[in-house]
Amino acid sequence: MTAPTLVLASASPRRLELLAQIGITPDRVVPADIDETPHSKELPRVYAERMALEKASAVDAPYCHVLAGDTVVAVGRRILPKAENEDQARACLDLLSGRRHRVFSAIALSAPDGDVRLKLSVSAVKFKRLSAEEQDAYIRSQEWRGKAGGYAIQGEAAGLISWLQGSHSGVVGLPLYETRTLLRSAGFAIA
Ligand SMILES: Cc1cn([C@H]2C[C@H](O)[C@@H](COP(=O)(O)OP(=O)(O)OP(=O)(O)O)O2)c(=O)[nH]c1=O
Repeated sequence: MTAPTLVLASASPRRLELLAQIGITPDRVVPADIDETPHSKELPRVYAERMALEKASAVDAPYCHVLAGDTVVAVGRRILPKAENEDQARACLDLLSGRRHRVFSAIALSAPDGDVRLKLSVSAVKFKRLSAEEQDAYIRSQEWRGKAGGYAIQGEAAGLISWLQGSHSGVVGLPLYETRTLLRSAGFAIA
């Protein structure tokens, strides 16, 4: 039997690096081009799962397994944007400062026979109360660009996060425990 072929449906270098961390190199990387606008009143968990499923289905890769992920930062029911400018990043930091929020990381794996499996990792994260100087320094770092909730736990923000419950890799963008389980259940030989 030939080994299954894996396509990573992602433009995120983080997801590729995270897969490499557990010894997996996809055969191909094909970003999924989908509309990522949340539906009105859509719950963060529902949104993360829908996005992962849509990304996995959007890539045209016959005879392949397609893996996709989506990471959503939420304060209560409120979905924070992927920060694209300083105003958005500051607004995110204001919301996150001194309180707990949740990070929903959904992964979807579609099989060549059309079967799609989904897994969700939910983490809780707490930022210290941020001073104006800390906020300014973080904005200067530029690390918030393109990140859900306007921060990256794998960078400088780690020094501002006082507590984490859940999956560090899930917060970064690909929950590795769930990913390994999903790939093994689909027949990938992972030690
Ligand atoms: C909270 C958090 C998010 N992120 C990133 C991971 C994701 O790249 C991004 C969330 O956006 P996503 O829509 O999940 O991913 P993406 O658009 O970057 O890539 P693709 O859809 O092509 O796979 O935020 C971090 O890198 N670190 C963090 O601590």
